[in-house]
Amino acid sequence: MLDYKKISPMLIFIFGGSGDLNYRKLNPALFNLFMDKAMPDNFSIVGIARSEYPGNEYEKHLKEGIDNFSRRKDSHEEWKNFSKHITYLPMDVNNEKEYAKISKIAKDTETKFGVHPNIIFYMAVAPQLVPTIVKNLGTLEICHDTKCTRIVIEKPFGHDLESAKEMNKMLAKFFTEEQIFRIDHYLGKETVQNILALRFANALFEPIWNRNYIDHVQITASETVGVEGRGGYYENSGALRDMIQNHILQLLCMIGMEAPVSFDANEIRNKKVDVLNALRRISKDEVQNYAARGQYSGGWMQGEKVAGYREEKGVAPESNTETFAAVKFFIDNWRWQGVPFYVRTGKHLHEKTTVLTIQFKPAPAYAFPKEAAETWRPNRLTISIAPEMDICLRFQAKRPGQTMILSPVDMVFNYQDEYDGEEPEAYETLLYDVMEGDATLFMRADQVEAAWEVVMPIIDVWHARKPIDFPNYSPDSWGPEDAEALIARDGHNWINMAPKRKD
Ligand SMILES: NC(=O)C1=CN([C@@H]2O[C@H](COP(=O)(O)OP(=O)(O)OC[C@H]3O[C@@H](n4cnc5c(N)ncnc54)[C@H](OP(=O)(O)O)[C@@H]3O)[C@@H](O)[C@H]2O)C=CC1
Ligand SMILES: O=C1O[C@H](COP(=O)(O)O)[C@@H](O)[C@H](O)[C@H]1O
Repeated sequence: MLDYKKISPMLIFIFGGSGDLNYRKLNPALFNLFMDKAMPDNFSIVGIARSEYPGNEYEKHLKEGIDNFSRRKDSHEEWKNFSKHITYLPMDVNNEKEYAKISKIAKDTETKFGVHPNIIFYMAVAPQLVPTIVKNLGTLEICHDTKCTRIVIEKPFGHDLESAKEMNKMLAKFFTEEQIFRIDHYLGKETVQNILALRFANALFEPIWNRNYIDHVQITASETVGVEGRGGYYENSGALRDMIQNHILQLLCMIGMEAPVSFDANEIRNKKVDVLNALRRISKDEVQNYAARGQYSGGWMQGEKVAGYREEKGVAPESNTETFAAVKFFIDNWRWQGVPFYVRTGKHLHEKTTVLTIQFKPAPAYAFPKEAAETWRPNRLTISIAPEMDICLRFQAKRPGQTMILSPVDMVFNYQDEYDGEEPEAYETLLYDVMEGDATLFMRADQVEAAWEVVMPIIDVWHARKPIDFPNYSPDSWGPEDAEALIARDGHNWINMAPKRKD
């Protein structure tokens, strides 16, 4: 059983209550929190969308999501108890008259609980609907209570720097920054949070965590899936917007940030935004030296035939949207000057993995005979975020025998071996934090804008200069040749194998 503090009574409105995110992630996360006794004694969840669910159809729909996607499915009794807290409000969010129903539900809930609950508005809808909902909620008296009301905004947060700024301005008209929770689900992952523990709870790493000892850093977030029916969304996004602007830059911040003086939400976010502000701005003329893009063709994926991106539903037949992106970043500050951070992400790649690799510089002098060092490799710290959850430190050891032969060996911390394998899912952690009012793992307005600012030149150049070679990588590969060239130019190569299968 995980260790949660008891929290105040809660009323949660989920806009997009009939949608995929609620079905696959939010409702299972709330159910698991309930199983872990992390939900308050008094709570209500109200799904909002236009679809009609007569009788107990809504409950049945959500139960199906639990059966398919929850990490724990085994408790019929618990589900019965949990589902008593769920209701459904059919409503078109474009109809401003309907919002009075939300105030009425809030009043009725207060009467039922005998106390004013904290209220969460979760935006699990397409980003285009968010401004309308926010403006309408902003007129309700319940939203003026800045202590008790919170709003959760899903990604993507804006389409570019300008739209993100507009969205921030619009939110600020109706909510204070403390009420706004911009979600990035990578920050809720246990292994991502553990980067802070690794770096700042151990004195061992800090002295070598800089340009004097680190040669380069790699971040890979590769997926085996394609766009999976999300072509309509993905066409307006692409790999850079979908993964690098948010998730990957957040991972980079965790590796690159200075030590916080406390775990106060703003302190952590200040330290992260410092990294984003120090990231080298790439001029448009230099984009080709810093970034590479790709799009998958049709082909074979682990024995199954898959369509090319351009054949996917909702995708234009001549689409120029990238399904793969790789970028070389530099953090121009004292700690990191000259250390490249290579990041890449893509769909239909060879392996599903999110992994960060810190490659150290070679030992300064090598006294061993040449033959001893034939299998020599530099030290490397590998932080596997998912699906493997481990941290692995590679160092040199002497092979048993009369002669001095060296080879790399691994020192591994593995979550499953160490704990009971019951780690909460990212959305459990994040929803609990919203209920608690802890914004440490959420993005502040300036962070989102700084992250957009960094990627905008690449977006602009890629938009203006159409790729001539798309599709340019096969499914089940590691992406286009341009990505290999990007890193090879610096004398490095992408690290493709999970640490236990040594290269
Ligand atoms: N699905 C996922 O895994 C992830 C999703 N996200 C983000 O979450 C958000 C939602 O995504 P997802 O759930 O996949 O999208 P869906 O298309 O599955 O859901 C959209 C929801 O919006 C509702 N909706 C649409 N129009 C209206 C309207 N006029 N009035 C009331 N409700 C409306 C739909 O219900 P109805 O049609 O019944 O009205 C539906 O419940 C997006 O911003 C997405 O980028 C982020 C990370 C992961
Ligand atoms: O936000 C997103 O993330 C998923 C990948 O998440 P993960 O937790 O499975 O690594 C990605 O598939 C999706 O395109 C993107 O919108």
